[in-house]
Amino acid sequence: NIASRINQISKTLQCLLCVGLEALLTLCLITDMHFVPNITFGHPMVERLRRCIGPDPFFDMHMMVSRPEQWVKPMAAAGANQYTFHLEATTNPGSLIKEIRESGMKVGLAIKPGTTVEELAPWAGQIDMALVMTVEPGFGGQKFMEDMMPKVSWLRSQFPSLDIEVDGGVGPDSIYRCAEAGANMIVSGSAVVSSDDPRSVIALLKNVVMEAIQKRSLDR
Ligand SMILES: O=C(CO)[C@H](O)[C@H](O)COP(=O)(O)O
Repeated sequence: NIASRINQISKTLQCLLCVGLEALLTLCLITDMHFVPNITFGHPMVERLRRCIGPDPFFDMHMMVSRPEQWVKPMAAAGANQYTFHLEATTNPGSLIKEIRESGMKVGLAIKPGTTVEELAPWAGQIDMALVMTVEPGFGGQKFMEDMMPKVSWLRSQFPSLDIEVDGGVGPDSIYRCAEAGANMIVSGSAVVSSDDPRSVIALLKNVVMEAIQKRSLDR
């Protein structure tokens, strides 16, 4: 219901503001009740967040929406730094990538669990970040899908310098698998927000990822 949704959003925002300095970026989860059965907020809220948090934090928009083309310019104007759209939501990824770049934002490309990594691969040379969903998009608090890790490992082996993000059920229990597979960008909702000590959870997630990155560069 609306009251619990507002409460959840406000708790998340408070947490974002409190731990903003520890997190590497601020992720806005944008849903539309069409591409996924949930609704969060749009570019007017992003603009207010930008005004409230200031110019520095990197804002990545995870656009879990149908017709992602329609929000590129409004999101750029609202202060977004990166626009991450779903491969499943567009018929013309190439022109959308171009439009995002021309709007001055970085490009992220996300795939749902049912989409193969081979479908993403043709675009990997043109994007800044590949997002491998480790839950069905739409809701926080779901169980981490470990069987998505081969996608991450394959992407890492093919595109060593690509940013690879995982999103869904990522926390202290699953971070080791993500980092070992090659993810270097982590989305963690419930594990951070529900902790009594969000800073230490973020620090742990960051450390595990940094150590895996260092190990990979030594192994090369
Ligand atoms: O956007 C999502 C689902 O669409 C994320 O999975 C979610 O917000 C991250 O939360 P959690 O860590 O609780 O899975």
